[in-house]
This record gives sequence, C-alpha cells and structure tokens, in this order.
Amino acid sequence: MAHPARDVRGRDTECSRPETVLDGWDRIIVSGVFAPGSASAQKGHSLAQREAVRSGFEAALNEAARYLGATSPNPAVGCCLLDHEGNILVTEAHHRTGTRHAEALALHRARETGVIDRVATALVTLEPCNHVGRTPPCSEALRDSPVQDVWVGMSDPNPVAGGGIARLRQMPEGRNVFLLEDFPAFADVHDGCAALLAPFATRIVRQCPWITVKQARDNKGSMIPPAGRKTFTSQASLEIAHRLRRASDAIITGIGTILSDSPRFDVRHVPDHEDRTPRLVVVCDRQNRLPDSWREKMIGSGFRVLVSRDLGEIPSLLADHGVNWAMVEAGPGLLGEIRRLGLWDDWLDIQTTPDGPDRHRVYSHGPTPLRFILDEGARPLPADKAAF
Ligand SMILES: NC(=O)C1=CN([C@@H]2O[C@H](COP(=O)(O)OP(=O)(O)OC[C@H]3O[C@@H](n4cnc5c(N)ncnc54)[C@H](OP(=O)(O)O)[C@@H]3O)[C@@H](O)[C@H]2O)C=CC1
Ligand SMILES: Nc1c(N[C@@H]2O[C@H](COP(=O)(O)O)[C@@H](O)[C@H]2O)[nH]c(=O)[nH]c1=O
Repeated sequence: MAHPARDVRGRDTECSRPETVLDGWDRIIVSGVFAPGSASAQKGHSLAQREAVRSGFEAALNEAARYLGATSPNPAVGCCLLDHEGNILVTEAHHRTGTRHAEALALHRARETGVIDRVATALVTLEPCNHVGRTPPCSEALRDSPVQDVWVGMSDPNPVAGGGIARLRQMPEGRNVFLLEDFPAFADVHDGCAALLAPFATRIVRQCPWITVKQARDNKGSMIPPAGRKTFTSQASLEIAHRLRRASDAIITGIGTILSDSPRFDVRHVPDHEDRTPRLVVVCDRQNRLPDSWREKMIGSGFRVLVSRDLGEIPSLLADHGVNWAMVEAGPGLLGEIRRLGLWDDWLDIQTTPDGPDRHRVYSHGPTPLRFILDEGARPLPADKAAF
C-alpha cells in the first residue's frame, strides 16, 4: 500500500501544527535544555527550580500515561508534589472514573505518608477541576493545602470542568499559579501534556476519539501474514502493539480481518489493568458476514461488539460510548478507506527489516499520545505496580 505520509501532508492544510515524523522511539522521550534568559528565568525561577519543574512533570506524565485506557471517559492526568528544595515527594495519577483525581490522590498520599507539611509545589498535567462531580473540586483541595505554587500543564478543554485556574488565582498573596504555555522554555513539556491529553481533548472538542492506525508490514511492504500465521513482526513490536491495545478504549477492524484471523484483540504481551472497562470492538461489515461464533467468543471474554455499515459514522458512535482513544487494527481494504476519508490522527507504521530490529515510524498531526506507548520500554514499572 502507498505510504501514509502523503495523507498527512494532504491534511496539513487543515492543521495548525506541522507534521511530526518520529523515527524510532529513542528520540521522543521528554527532554530538553533551558535557554539562558528564558521566560522562566525572567519570571524569577532559578535553574534548580526549573529543573525540578521539568523532572516533576516528566514523572507526572509517565505515571499518568500508565493509566491511559483505564480512565476513560475521563482524561489521564498526573500530579507531582515537590518540597521547598524541588525534590519529588509524591507522584500520582488519576486511575479511573469515579476515583480521586490526580491532585486529590497526591495530596491524600502526602497526608498518609506524613510529608504534607513539606509540600511546596504542585505540578499538574491538566488544569485542576473546579466543579463538584463524583469527587470534590481539586482547585479547593489545592487551595486548602500547604501548596504555594501550582504549575498547570494544560488548560481544560471541557467547559464543565474548567475554571480551576481562575479559582486558584484567587489564592492569597504569595501563592502562585503558572501555566506551562506561558514559558517557551517548557514548550516540550507542554507538548508532553498536550500529547497525554490528546485523546480526551479530541473527544471533547471534536466529538470524536483520537484515532491511531497501527499497520504492520513485512520487508516487502505487505500487510498479509504468511499462511497459517496472524502476525510476523518481532516480539518488541508485538509488545508495542499490545501496549497500544491497553491504552486505547476501542478497536476498529474490518470483516476481512475477522474472517482471516479470528483475532482475539486482548492484551497479552504486557501487564493489563485488572479493573479496566470492557474493551469495545467495532467491525466494519456491510454484508452481515460477521460469524456469530466470533461475536459470542468476544462477548464471553468481556468485549462489547458493534457492527457498522458506515465507516464515517464510527467516530461519533465511539465518542457517544465515551471512547477517548480508538485504534485501528485492520487489513489493507479498510486502511485504504480510512486514509481516503482522512479518519485518523496518527499512524504507527511498523516495518520488519531483513536483518535487525523492526523499524517504527509515527505520522502525526501534532503532539501524539503514541510517544508514551513507544517510550514505555525504557521505563520499568514500579515494583508495587508491576502486577496491576
Ligand atoms: N499487518 C497488519 O497490521 C494487519 C494485517 N491484517 C491482514 O489483512 C488481511 C485482511 O485484509 P482485508 O480483507 O483488507 O480486511 P479488512 O480488515 O481491511 O476488512 C475489509 C472489509 O471492510 C469492509 N469495509 C471496507 N470499507 C468499508 C466502509 N467504508 N464501511 C464499512 N465497511 C467497510 C469491507 O467489507 P464489506 O464490503 O463486506 O462490508 C471490506 O471487505 C488478513 O490477511 C489479515 O491478516 C489485518 C489487520 C492488521
Ligand atoms: N500481522 C500483524 C498484526 N496484525 C493484527 O493482529 C491481529 C491478531 O491479534 P491476536 O489474535 O490478538 O493475536 C490480526 O488480526 C491483526 O489485526 N499485528 C502486529 O502487531 N504485527 C503483525 O505482524
């Protein structure tokens, strides 16, 4: 099949951000250096403070990314609490809808572990909420804590939950709210927060999920596995594909894939969240060819199965089901249609090479949550969470 980059360029005209091509996964870890005289320095932050903010956000992002796919329809959010010297005291994340938000959980842990009086700074990847939902407003939790400085990674695109920054700005003199977007030296950290939020933000703003296509090709460019097999990529690539399954809320596939492979679509090569919501599979099938046996097997394994005769309706259908991030695992037939309609946000192209490791390319229209999927191999799970 032809190279997907052509479509990316085609859609660039509609995009405010330039095309991002990430080649391999070693270059997309959050990192960077501070320019001397940066906005942060002008606003009176020392180098040590800026480094503390950077490493705190990195910790918060990595922790939150582990819950992508578990929090929906809520966003994945991380929070890191620092002491007066900039040391990390607590890093926490939102785990799933209905449970404590990241800030509230981090403050709770700080109280539980007796470090609350040492907390000076809170770094939050998303604007703290300001409404009473299933949990109390995080803006109040921060206001009623010893936190002096709050750093906010992204403002909340959800009109219901916004207003937290304004509320925090009413904190008494001497307590500050900083937005990453005001600090050019933190542009890459801000991009990290945008990438983490992209699935949720897309659903809220566009009423459709973030859609990632995962395409595996052999060394001749074909997507078709050898006879008798379903996959041909390396173990490392399968792990990436299964991390993507774990992080996404739904799989879009085509009837051709079901009939050829009878895919399981479960998460096998990486640890899964025990308590994640049942996965949703949408099968594009216009002629009712879906075998009952496959559907029943999937439902028996805890999946919900929807059938669609109209690919174009799928994004809004998924958004109605609270899906933030959908991945496509389909053959060349459906991928051709998806490309033609421009129904994708990023595209992971895995190509096997004759000798040596597979080659991974990501095509994206902006900060892509795939960075967290590709990056995870470098981050072993903490011992206490390894068995989640
Ligand atoms: N390497 C990889 O990453 C992957 C490879 N594969 C391989 O791909 C092969 C199967 O490929 P293929 O047959 O193309 O299968 P697909 O999964 O791409 O399904 C294609 C079918 O989707 C339906 N469809 C197409 N467009 C639309 C639309 N606009 N709306 C609704 N339905 C639509 C059509 O069926 P109908 O006309 O009946 O509705 C079409 O025949 C297998 O060998 C499998 O192993 C599969 C997944 C991933
Ligand atoms: N061929 C191919 C992939 N193909 C996808 O994996 C599905 C099989 O999933 P499961 O039944 O859960 O093992 C298959 O139907 C197709 O969607 N994936 C990859 O990472 N690499 C590969 O080489």
